[in-house]
Amino acid sequence: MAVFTPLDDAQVAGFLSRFDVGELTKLQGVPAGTENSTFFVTTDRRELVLTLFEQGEHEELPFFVELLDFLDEHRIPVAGPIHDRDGIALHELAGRPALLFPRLPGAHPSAPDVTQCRALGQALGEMHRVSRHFGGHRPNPRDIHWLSAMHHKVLVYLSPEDQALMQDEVDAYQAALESAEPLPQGALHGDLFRDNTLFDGERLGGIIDFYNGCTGDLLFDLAIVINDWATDADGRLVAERHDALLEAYLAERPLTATERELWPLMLRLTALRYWLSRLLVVYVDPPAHDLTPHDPEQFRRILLARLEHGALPLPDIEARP
Ligand SMILES: Nc1ncnc2c1ncn2[C@@H]1O[C@H](COP(=O)(O)OP(=O)(O)OP(=O)(O)O)[C@@H](O)[C@H]1O
Ligand SMILES: N[C@@H](CCO)C(=O)O
Repeated sequence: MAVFTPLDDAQVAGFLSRFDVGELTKLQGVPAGTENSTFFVTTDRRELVLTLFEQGEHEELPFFVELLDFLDEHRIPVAGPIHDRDGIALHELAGRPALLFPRLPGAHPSAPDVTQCRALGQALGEMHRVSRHFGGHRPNPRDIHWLSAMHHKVLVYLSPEDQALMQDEVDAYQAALESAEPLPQGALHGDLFRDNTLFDGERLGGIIDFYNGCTGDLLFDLAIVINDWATDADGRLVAERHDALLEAYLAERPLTATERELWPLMLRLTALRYWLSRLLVVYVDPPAHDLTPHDPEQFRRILLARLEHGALPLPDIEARP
């Protein structure tokens, strides 16, 4: 379930009256999602989504609004927050911070085809191209510093082989990143899994759930995407999806020589990032609500597959003029 704070029609109708969006005709709680309360809201004019923020650092919400406004203004396919008649997007409802969004069309692609991968690659490439000029600042909370600080907390729950694997990997990332040229920076989605996109057939309806959004290495975001969108059940890369996504991405934003060099390492680092975050949820910091945690093993398998088989060759693509 993902309605942790129930709302009635009168509360929502009152909330909507500040916005120029029409009158409430239907309110429906959304069962998906794990972190926030989400509602589909229908008015006599349009379809909307209302999100109540249940957890996380609420002081970071203005950053997410600023980032989404910036991406929306640059025509990146995201659900940009709706501002009220006074220009304010972030409000409070039922004692929780609240944002209103347009409802995007489509469904999450569980098995994306190459056309969908191409569409996502192009959107992410465009997003990274423009997001290099985003003025906001929120250091990536899941970068190598977080890995180094947090991996100790789960070692006790792992086999001796897995302890060595995790420790050796963190050491390898640290050594490689310390000696490398700085990587291109910009705003990242930070968690761009398939279930954070909506596809209307082959058309990308949009990207949602920017609450891991931050600023940092663009390559980190791209590696998260490839590990989720182009990996089979054994953790191995699927060449067709990998190539389609990367060809479209690289046409928008070519990688630097340092990014190309660090690409295999970044695929491993982001696999370990999810292995660790999922282990932390299972063993160290279980969610307040009764939810089934994501399986850490899936990302251990991806990490092992990247170590065994390396990365696939990056497509040799010229950027768009
Ligand atoms: N703008 C939108 N348009 C259409 N559907 C949306 C929109 N925003 C959210 N949803 C739907 O609501 C669900 C929950 O939203 P969201 O992913 O933001 O929740 P969450 O609690 O942060 O979950 P999680 O972090 O587990 O993905 C999504 O899976 C999607 O189905
Ligand atoms: N995408 C995350 C969960 C939401 O942060 C995971 O698969 O572990």
